[in-house]
Amino acid sequence: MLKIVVQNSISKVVLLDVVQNVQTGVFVPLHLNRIKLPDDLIRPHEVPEGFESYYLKEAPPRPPSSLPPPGSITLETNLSTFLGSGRTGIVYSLENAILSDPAQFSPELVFKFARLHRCADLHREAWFYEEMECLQGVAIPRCYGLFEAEIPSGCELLLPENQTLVNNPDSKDAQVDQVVHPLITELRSTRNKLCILVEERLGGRLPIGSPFSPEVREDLNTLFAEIGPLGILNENDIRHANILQAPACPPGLPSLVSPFTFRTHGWRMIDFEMAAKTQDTPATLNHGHQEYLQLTLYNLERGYVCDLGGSD
Ligand SMILES: Nc1ncnc2c1ncn2[C@@H]1O[C@H](COP(=O)(O)OP(=O)(O)OP(=O)(O)O)[C@@H](O)[C@H]1O
Repeated sequence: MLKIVVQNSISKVVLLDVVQNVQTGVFVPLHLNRIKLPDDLIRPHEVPEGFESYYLKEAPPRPPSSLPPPGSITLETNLSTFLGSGRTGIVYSLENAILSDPAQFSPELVFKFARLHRCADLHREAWFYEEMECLQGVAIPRCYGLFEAEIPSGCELLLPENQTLVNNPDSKDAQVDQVVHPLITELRSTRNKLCILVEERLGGRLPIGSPFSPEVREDLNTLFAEIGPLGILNENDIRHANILQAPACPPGLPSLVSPFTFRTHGWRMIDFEMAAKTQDTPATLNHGHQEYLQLTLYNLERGYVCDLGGSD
């Protein structure tokens, strides 16, 4: 029987159809290797002096991983459809994806390519996916890792539907970290690396201009409470583009039960590159997240997309 690939099984991605030799016009397979992120890439925000009693004594520790030792599967694929883009990345579905181990299969996956000046942000986001492993498949998509390669000299990257990774390279970096890890500092000035985050493919966005049923409201209200027990703050990125439907199952994998609320959700949060790890209590975090969520839902019901978060 086929085994479902787990989130740390893929060690290499081979992209067949996006790197072209400029002189010959021949496509060159690009090999991207999985990155092992430093555990301390993100450090918890400091508590303001004199306000200690409002905060937890320390930031909630990362729950132990439930994954087996990392695997060594290669995923070879072409890109398919452009699914969306934002300040940090461009997202594609895959076509003809093949795993090197024929005994395993993956759900439908997407690649989020970091714009060439946004590798640091994609590293931050990947760290949050690892931090929230227990919520993957519950409240956030399953994440299959961060991969990187350098584009070989004499070659250029051709993304489908004329998307480009060079977009406003001088735009301001989000200053989220109080103590910036040296890797983030180095990546902030990097322009020659290709970084991709591999995620489970999710469904569509919330409808615009029609009322939400009490069930959907309840689902979303509790969805945004899931990240509080891990001390994760992400209110700047709560908006229409960052709430997607859970994958339809089948062919997608089933929604898992939350270890915190014991619920399953029909929706998922995405986009964590501007998140922070904090010593805030779950109640404080939930209060802030609810404010952004309720404003988003209020506007959507009235036919408006109110994007408070940052774009270039
Ligand atoms: N796992 C996924 N499955 C399906 N579509 C996705 C997935 N991840 C992202 N998308 C699509 O791509 C769009 C952009 O993704 P994302 O928000 O991660 O990019 P970003 O560059 O971080 O955006 P932002 O400007 O909000 O920071 C999403 O709004 C969504 O439409």
